[in-house]
Amino acid sequence: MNRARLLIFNAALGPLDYRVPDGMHVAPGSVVVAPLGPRQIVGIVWESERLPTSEVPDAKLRPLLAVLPVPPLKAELRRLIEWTADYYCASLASVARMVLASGGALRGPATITEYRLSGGAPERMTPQRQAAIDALEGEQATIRELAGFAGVSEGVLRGLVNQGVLEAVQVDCDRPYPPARADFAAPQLSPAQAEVADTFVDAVRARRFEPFLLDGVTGSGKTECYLEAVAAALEMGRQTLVLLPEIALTEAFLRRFEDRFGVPPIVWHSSLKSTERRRAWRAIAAGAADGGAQVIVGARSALFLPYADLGLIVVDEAHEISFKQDEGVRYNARDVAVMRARFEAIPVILASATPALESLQMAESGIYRRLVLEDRYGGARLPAIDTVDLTEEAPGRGRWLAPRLVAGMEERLARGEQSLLFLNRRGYAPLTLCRNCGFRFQCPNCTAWLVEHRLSRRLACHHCGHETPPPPACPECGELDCLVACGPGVERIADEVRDLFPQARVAVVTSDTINSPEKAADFVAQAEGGAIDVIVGTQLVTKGFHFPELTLVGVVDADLGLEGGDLRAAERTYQQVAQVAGRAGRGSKPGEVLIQTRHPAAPVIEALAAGDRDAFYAAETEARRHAGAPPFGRWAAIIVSSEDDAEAREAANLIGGTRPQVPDVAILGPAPAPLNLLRGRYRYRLLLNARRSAQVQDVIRDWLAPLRFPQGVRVSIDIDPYSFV
Ligand SMILES: Nc1ncnc2c1ncn2[C@@H]1O[C@H](COP(=O)(O)OP(=O)(O)OP(=O)(O)O)[C@@H](O)[C@H]1O
Ligand SMILES: [Zn+2]
Repeated sequence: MNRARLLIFNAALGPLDYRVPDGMHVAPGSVVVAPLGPRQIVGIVWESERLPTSEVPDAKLRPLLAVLPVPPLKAELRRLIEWTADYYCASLASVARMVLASGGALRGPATITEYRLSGGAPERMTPQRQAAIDALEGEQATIRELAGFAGVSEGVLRGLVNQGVLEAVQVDCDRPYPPARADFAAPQLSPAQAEVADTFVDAVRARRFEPFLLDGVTGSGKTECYLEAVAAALEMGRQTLVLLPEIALTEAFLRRFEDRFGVPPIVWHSSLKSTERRRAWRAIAAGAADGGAQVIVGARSALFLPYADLGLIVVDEAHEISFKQDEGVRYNARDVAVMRARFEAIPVILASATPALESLQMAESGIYRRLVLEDRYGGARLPAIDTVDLTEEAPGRGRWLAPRLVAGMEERLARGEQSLLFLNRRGYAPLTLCRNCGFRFQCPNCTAWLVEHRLSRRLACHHCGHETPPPPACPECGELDCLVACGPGVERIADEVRDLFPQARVAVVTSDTINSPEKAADFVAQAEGGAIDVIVGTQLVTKGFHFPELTLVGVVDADLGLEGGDLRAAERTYQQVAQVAGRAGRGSKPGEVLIQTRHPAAPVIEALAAGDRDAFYAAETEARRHAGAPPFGRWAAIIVSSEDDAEAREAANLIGGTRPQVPDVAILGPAPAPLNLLRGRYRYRLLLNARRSAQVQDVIRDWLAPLRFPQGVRVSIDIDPYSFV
């Protein structure tokens, strides 16, 4: 009899066996529907020898119901799913779920009804109808999307449909994408760029696994180089995946891509509409030919999609920590990208001006091939960097910008150039307290202060989203008008700039203000068009942007990132400041960077000021080696949480009390997490520090497997953690 073993999306059940009815054809990777009790479930056919479970006799097997109309997941992808689940101690089901990321796509070809203006006029015109008609010129979408677009209710549009003003159009959900052309507008590369690009192109053509570290200073034209590799993949009819750390960066990339290849790439991120999602998913599974997906640019979740024929992966700004996912499957997309390239036997390019120490070490040990671009493109020079010692050159009372920085901005304003102030803190002030009784506003769900957002008039928690309007009186002592804002956020810095230079046009750039692709595009257009004099932003503005008139960068508080004692604090500070400094002087005019600090002698600040990257990395490497930290040793965290503090603590103690004695693995904790309360859950942590050779995952699995916890307790495992809160 024909049997099939399924990976199903219920971690509690494990794999299940079914009978394949006569006439049905399944292969490993087929996505199928099967009965489970009275319900129907989706599963993926898997090689049974790779998915052990207790054998069920033939006679007891129920038949599969259907094979879904999508190509079977390829063996390379199945191996990636297994590897990811194994390495990150996650269930196969939770990883496989990231592959089947569009329910609609699994149902096969479909059409939807969209609407557009027919050219007719309504019997009775109302202001709303007129507004809708004006707004919808040239648009075609579903009623709901059109309503959002025109800013009217769906009812208004239904009225227009009944009047024949809007006409229905049946649209193929999987309509083909216009093809990108490898030779649309090829750039003239500098000799150094050409050498790098040729190396990439050879690797793409050779169809072999090869990891590259593209290490080039800011503005060296790394993007131009890897786009040549993309062109090579296009010519071969193979697909490319470009991973970017943030949607905000995607907008600028899309335009550059379109300039180079004639059409935009296909975008994948979590806020796609379900129709866009299913169309992209099916095109990705169909391959690069005939209107399928040629180039996909996306956030980390794009990594697990079922590419039919991947020829190249690029991870841009590869040092960014947002490639690390900290919920669900806690994976690092940078590292999984390298594994995927390995399974697919294709090259992978990690591009960065400030590579992670781990990546540099991989290059050092010969595992990655490092390619270097030492100079900026087109003769632009790297900016001059200087520190401002805040203990000597103090800003005025209640101010945050030192006189030298203010003078620099004044010069730029006079010359019509742009300045950028960087402070990695959203909102107006990180803490609000009562002048009368000392009460501090804290989040009820998290161990965190509420951050004042003056633009949107609210106090907000940046961890759980809790928010409340600022009250007129102190909730503790009842005193009126007694609340004081402590410390600066970007909004407060922007106020200071407006106060100093009332004529300056100031833009605040954070995830609060740039929260959609449209807003990101607007910002880029304004900054490029010279409609902004001063940009005040968080880490969102540190990388990727290219504004030729930007000649001054001020780092408002370089010490901020060094607080908290995170393992990678120094590295992260170095990367952030070097990246934001890299925004200055990218055009023909030289750039200047002023770093405000209270610790100008701290090694990382000195290295930044001296522009001595090698010295910084060398010192940091030694410190890591000494501490047995990555890349020389390994970390893993176990995080225990529950809504009940005592229950969480007991569970953590149970784990702590059964700790194994393993050579080469030190186990620290349990201890209350620095963020002891997060989204209403109490948290405790254990930390493992192991030698590279130790099998930490096996140690953790064997340790936790026999333990049983109450229902409300969650135990998460974080391999190679980036967050220690
Ligand atoms: N060969 C080239 N021909 C024309 N323009 C180029 C070339 N190389 C780079 N440029 C331009 O120089 C600028 C900087 O290049 P790019 O943004 O690729 O640098 P990058 O190394 O990715 O920078 P960063 O790491 O700072 O984001 C861009 O405007 C780019 O279009
Ligand atoms: Zn909160």
